[in-house]
Amino acid sequence: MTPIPKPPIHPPVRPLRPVDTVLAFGSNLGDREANIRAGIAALEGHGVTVIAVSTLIESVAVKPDGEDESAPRYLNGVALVQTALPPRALLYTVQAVESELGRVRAERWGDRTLDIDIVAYGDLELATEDLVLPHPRAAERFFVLAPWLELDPRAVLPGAGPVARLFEALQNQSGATR
Ligand SMILES: Nc1ncnc2c1ncn2[C@@H]1O[C@H](COP(=O)(O)OP(=O)(O)OP(=O)(O)O)[C@@H](O)[C@H]1O
Ligand SMILES: Nc1nc2c(c(=O)[nH]1)N=C(CO)CN2
Repeated sequence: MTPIPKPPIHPPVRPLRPVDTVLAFGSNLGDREANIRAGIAALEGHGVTVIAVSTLIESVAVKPDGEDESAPRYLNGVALVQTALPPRALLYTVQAVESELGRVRAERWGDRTLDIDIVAYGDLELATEDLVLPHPRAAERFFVLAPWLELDPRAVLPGAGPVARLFEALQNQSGATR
């Protein structure tokens, strides 16, 4: 009697579930709002589903030495998104979109057409050479916390606590916008 062939064994395929992710956008060169909107639209075509986009707010540029009134002012906003891309693939994707939108990397915190930071990726906490999650400076930035709170008043920054509390703490420290 011929043995019945066994079905092939496939390695288990784990469906990648979309992860709730928070992205921060900033622009202080060119048509700032158009740059941010184009960046958000480009991400939609690259494995990112946009759930909500905050109001865009304007602020003075923060440079390594402090606020720089002579630099072009920034527009900043936050988007709540979902993505099944793993964290590093998401980083490459946002960097590709920044380059598409004309971003040139020169000095630290230099003026730019578009900056996209991964503020939080689910509740993942990670520190590698090229990716730190949550973004290490998110808790100190009004221009990240304020638009994030607008979209989600109950938001929590992994490892740091409720965004509302971080925002309040920041308001109690004068001049802290970095
Ligand atoms: N959560 C993160 N989101 C985006 N980039 C990150 C993150 N963690 C680490 N990086 C790294 O930071 C490097 C510098 O990024 P970038 O040039 O956008 O910095 P920046 O926007 O000038 O400063 P900042 O990081 O303070 O916003 C990137 O090449 C990337 O590898
Ligand atoms: N106002 C403002 N200042 C900045 C910003 C930014 O998005 N907004 N981003 C920086 C580096 O990412 C450095 N300084």
